[in-house]
Amino acid sequence: MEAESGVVEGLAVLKSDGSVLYSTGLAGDQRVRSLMADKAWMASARHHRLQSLTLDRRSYSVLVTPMRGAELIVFSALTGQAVLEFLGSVDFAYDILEHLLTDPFDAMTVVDGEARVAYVSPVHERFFGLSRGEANGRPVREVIENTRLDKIVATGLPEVGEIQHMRGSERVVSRVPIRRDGRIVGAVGRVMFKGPQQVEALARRVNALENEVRFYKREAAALRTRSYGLDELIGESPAMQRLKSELTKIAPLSIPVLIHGESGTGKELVAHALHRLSPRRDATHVMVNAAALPATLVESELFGYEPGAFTGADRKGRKGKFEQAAGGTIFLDEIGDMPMEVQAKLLRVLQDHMVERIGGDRPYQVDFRLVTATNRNLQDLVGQGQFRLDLYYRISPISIEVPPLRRRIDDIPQLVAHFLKEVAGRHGYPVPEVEESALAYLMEQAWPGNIRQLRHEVERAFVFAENGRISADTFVGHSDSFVPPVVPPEERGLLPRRGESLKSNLGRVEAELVREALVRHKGNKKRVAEELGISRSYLYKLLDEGMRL
Ligand SMILES: Nc1ncnc2c1ncn2[C@@H]1O[C@H](COP(=O)(O)OP(=O)(O)OP(=O)(O)O)[C@@H](O)[C@H]1O
Repeated sequence: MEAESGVVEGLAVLKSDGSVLYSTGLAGDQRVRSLMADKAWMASARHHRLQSLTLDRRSYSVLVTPMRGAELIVFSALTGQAVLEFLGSVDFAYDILEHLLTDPFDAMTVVDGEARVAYVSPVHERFFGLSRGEANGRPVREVIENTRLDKIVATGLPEVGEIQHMRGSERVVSRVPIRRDGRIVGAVGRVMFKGPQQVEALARRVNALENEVRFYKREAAALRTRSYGLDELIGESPAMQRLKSELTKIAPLSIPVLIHGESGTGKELVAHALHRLSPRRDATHVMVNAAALPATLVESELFGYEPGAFTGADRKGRKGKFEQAAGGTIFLDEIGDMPMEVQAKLLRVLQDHMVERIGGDRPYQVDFRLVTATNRNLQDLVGQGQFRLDLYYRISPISIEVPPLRRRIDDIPQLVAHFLKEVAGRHGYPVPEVEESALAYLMEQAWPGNIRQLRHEVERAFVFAENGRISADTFVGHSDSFVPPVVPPEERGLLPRRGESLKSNLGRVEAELVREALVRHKGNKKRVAEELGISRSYLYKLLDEGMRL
């Protein structure tokens, strides 16, 4: 019959000269006695302290423990293959077990099958203010707050990497049931004390990721029912107000609209707003990047194809973009970059709204509203023979100009607040505070990349914000994408304003010039004073007087 693992099968006490003082059980076996008399075997056993021994095809662990003036040798039955291998392969198996039990960063609690404490590692005892062995034999629920080891024993289900609140701090714990011959004999709980900062950092990261997932889920939900109305178009500057009022008037009509504006000004948002404000808002808004359409694919993309129209085609056939936009809006972005052959094909559809699938036998009517956008000057392209005049007329009965950011710098504070809120929300951080100096600095820039560039700069500043504050330095120090301001003087408020007193006009111009110089010299007041030909004390006086810089 197989012995039960761990059961003591023999004991021996050796005197310091190696002679046997007492032996019982397996230790009395003649073969074992001769092993104990063998100096080399005993030296190895002493060295390992814990090692395996096979006798009559049964395995035992041999533990050698020094006593005063003698040695105790304990022989226990060993059935676990993994433990045998471990003892057989590792010279310092004993030291590993010792380490596991005393590791100050990885504490352990063992409970028996009744969820009573069998063992608490020393570091854990200290953590709970227990004296050595004090908890042994007590129900674990009485000893450790929020423990779930009793549940593990009851259910046999492990819980790995859970957060447990203990004595005022959060710890990462793992709890696993221990089985023998399929029966649950207890459970082990382990607590990671290692680098609480690392664990906290990990927890923060997980938290931030969860927030991010939540944000994207909200975004995705919002995208499905996206209002993309005027609310998404941030800005109340006169230029934006004009644009919004135009959109409200144009949106309800089914007439084609051409949106013109520099890159990054928000043309796509404007196109969405047109759709959402129109009676077509519940049908699809289909977006097509006209520049990316190769002439070879354009027909199948735009007009679709019938089943089996060509080799490699989807067996069921496919709807083209115009068909997908039926009842809704089709938005052709970058129309100025559309190849000439594609322009010809597009023109045919726009003439009568008739679409014919590849492989189809008759064209049919599709109801769509056409919105196009470009950052190029189409009239120039027509002049150069790169854009068809007839197509230009078709797409531009109404054209809207989206103003560049430099013509609406008063929108910058609102845009900055909007982007910061968005990026902070995405990462689960509080929204940083923006100092006046930062806004003033941003309002000085030329913004060739328009709102897209502003958005990137704000996201970058969010990363470099110090103590939750964003100052002009945050941008100056961390960005190389700013170009010197080219904003004309009349747009910077350098020109006199009628109806304003001489003093106030002079004050404003003075403030503008100082502000510009401060930005140019990255806040170096000595250079600013030199350049403007004023004393440093006068510069400080201006700054002290609270000039809006
Ligand atoms: N008024 C606005 N309010 C809030 N965000 C805006 C606004 N205008 C533009 N944006 C943002 O700026 C970025 C660029 O906008 P969009 O892609 O619409 O520009 P675009 O004019 O279509 O650029 P391109 O010509 O390069 O395609 C987007 O992230 C958009 O959300």
